[in-house]
Amino acid sequence: MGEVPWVEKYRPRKLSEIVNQTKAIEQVRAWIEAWLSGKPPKKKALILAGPPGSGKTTTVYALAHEYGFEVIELNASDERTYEKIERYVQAAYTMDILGKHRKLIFLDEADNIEPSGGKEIAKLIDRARNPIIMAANHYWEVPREIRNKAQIVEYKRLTQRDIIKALVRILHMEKKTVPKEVLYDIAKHANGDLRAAVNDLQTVVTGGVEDAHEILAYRDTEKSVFQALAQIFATDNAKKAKLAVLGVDMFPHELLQWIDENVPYVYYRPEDIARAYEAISRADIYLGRAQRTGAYSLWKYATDMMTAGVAVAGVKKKGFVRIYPPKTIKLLTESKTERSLRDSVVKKIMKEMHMAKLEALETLNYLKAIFEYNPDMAAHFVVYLDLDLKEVEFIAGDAEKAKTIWAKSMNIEKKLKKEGELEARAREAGRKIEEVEEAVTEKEETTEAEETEEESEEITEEELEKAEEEIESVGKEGKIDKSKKKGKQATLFDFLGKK
Ligand SMILES: Nc1ncnc2c1ncn2[C@@H]1O[C@H](COP(=O)(O)OP(=O)(O)OP(=O)(O)O)[C@@H](O)[C@H]1O
Repeated sequence: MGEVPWVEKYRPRKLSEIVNQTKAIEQVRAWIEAWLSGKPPKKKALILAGPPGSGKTTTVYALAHEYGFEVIELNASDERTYEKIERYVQAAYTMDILGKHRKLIFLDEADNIEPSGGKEIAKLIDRARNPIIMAANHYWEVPREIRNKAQIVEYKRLTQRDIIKALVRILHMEKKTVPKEVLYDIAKHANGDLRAAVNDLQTVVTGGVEDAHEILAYRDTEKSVFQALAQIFATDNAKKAKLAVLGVDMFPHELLQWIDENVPYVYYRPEDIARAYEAISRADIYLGRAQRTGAYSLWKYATDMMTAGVAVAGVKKKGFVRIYPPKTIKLLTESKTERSLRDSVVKKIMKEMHMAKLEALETLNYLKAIFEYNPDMAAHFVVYLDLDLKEVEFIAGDAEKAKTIWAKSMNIEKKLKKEGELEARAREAGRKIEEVEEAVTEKEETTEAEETEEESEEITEEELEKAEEEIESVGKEGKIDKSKKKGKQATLFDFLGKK
C-alpha cells in the first residue's frame, strides 16, 4: 500500500481553511444557503472557474461537509455523464428516510462537455431539484447553453506566497524539512497550481532532496509531464487518459519513454504489467512506422495506445504514485538550451505557417529530413522562418551541414534584398513618370491657343528623357522587358502597365 497522497491528506476540510479565495467562497455559501432556505436560487447551477489546483474541488467537498450534502461526482469526459446526472437531478432533495444526505451534483471538467451534450445538460439544469456545481479551467469553453443557466464563481490563480505558506504548513505537520531554495523552486514552477506544488513536495521529500533539481527542471508553465502521467495512472477511463496528455510539450517518443519507465511503479501484478507493455510496444511500432514512412498521422494511434492502452491495463497501486523521470534515454541529458532551441523553432513554425503546436512538431520532423538531404530547399526555409544559426544547427543536427545551409540562406537573403531594392527603384521611376505625365496633361489643358507646340515639347522631352534613363538602368538589371520598347509613348505605357 502506497503512502497517502498529500494532496488528499492535507486537503482543507472546511471552507474557512481554503486559502485566498474569500470572494469565491462567499458566493458559494450564499448560493447554497439559498437552496437550504427552501427557495432554490435563480441559477440552479454554479460554474467554479479558474486555474488548476486553485481550490475548486476542495470547495465542493468542504461545502458538502459543512452543509451536510453527499457529493455525486461526475466527470464530463465520461460517456455516461448525462444518464448519471439525469438519475440524480431529480432525486429527493430532503434527507430521505434512510438518513442519507441530500445530494449535491459535482460535474468536473465542464469545459470538456461537447456542445450537443451541453444542450441536454442545460435542460437537466432547468429540472434540477438538487444543487449542481461544475468546475472548469476555461470558462469560455463550457458550452454556451450551460453558461446561460449557471452562475459563475471565479477562482484566482494562487500566488507563490500562498503556495509557500501551504507547503510550509504541510512540512510542519509531516515533521520534515527541505532547503529553502527547493521550496521556492517548487512554488515558482507550480505556476499557481497548489496541487502540483504539493505533489512535487511529496516527490522531493520521499525521493530525497538530491534529485529535486532534476525533477523540478521538467516543470514549466506548460502542463507538466508529471501531472499528465499522474492522471493517466489514476484513471481507468480511456478518454480521460487520452485527454491527459493534451498540452504536454513533448514528442510522442519522449512521452513513451516516460510512460514505459513508470509502468512498474504503478502496476504490481505481472499480467497487468505485461498488458501495459503490450500497449507500449504497439505504440512503439506505430512510432517507428511513422518515422520510416513519414506518415505522422500514425502518431495519434501511438499516443492512444500509450495513454488509454496503458491506463486500462489492470489494477493499479493505491495511494501516492511517485513518477520518475526516465533514466535510460538522452532526454535527461538533453540540455536546457536544446529544449529552448526546439521551442523557439516550433514557435516560428506555428507563427509563419499558421499551425497548431502538434502540427508544428510534425513539421519540425519534415524539416529535419529536408535539412539533412536538401540544403537548397533548407536554405529557403531558413529565410522564410527567419531562423538563426543556432536554430539551423539544431534542425540540421550537424555543424558542417548547418554551415552550408546557412551560407546558402545568406545568398538568398542578399538576392532578395537586391530584388527589393530594384523593385523600390522601379516604383520610384514609375512615380516620376506619372508626375511628368500629369504635368504634360496639365500643360496641354492650360496652354493658350497661341502657345507654340515647340515650347510644350521642350519641357516634356527633357523630363521624359530623364525618366527613360531611369527605366533603362533598372531594365539593365533585368527588371524591365526591353523588347517592348517601341518609342517614347509606348515604353512609358508599357512600363506603367507593368507596374
Ligand atoms: N485555495 C486553496 N487553499 C488550500 N488548499 C488548496 C487550495 N487550492 C488547492 N489546494 C490544495 O491543492 C489540492 C488540489 O486542489 P483542488 O482539487 O481543489 O484543485 P482544483 O481547483 O479543483 O483543480 P483542478 O481544476 O485541477 O481540478 C487540494 O488537495 C488542496 O490541498
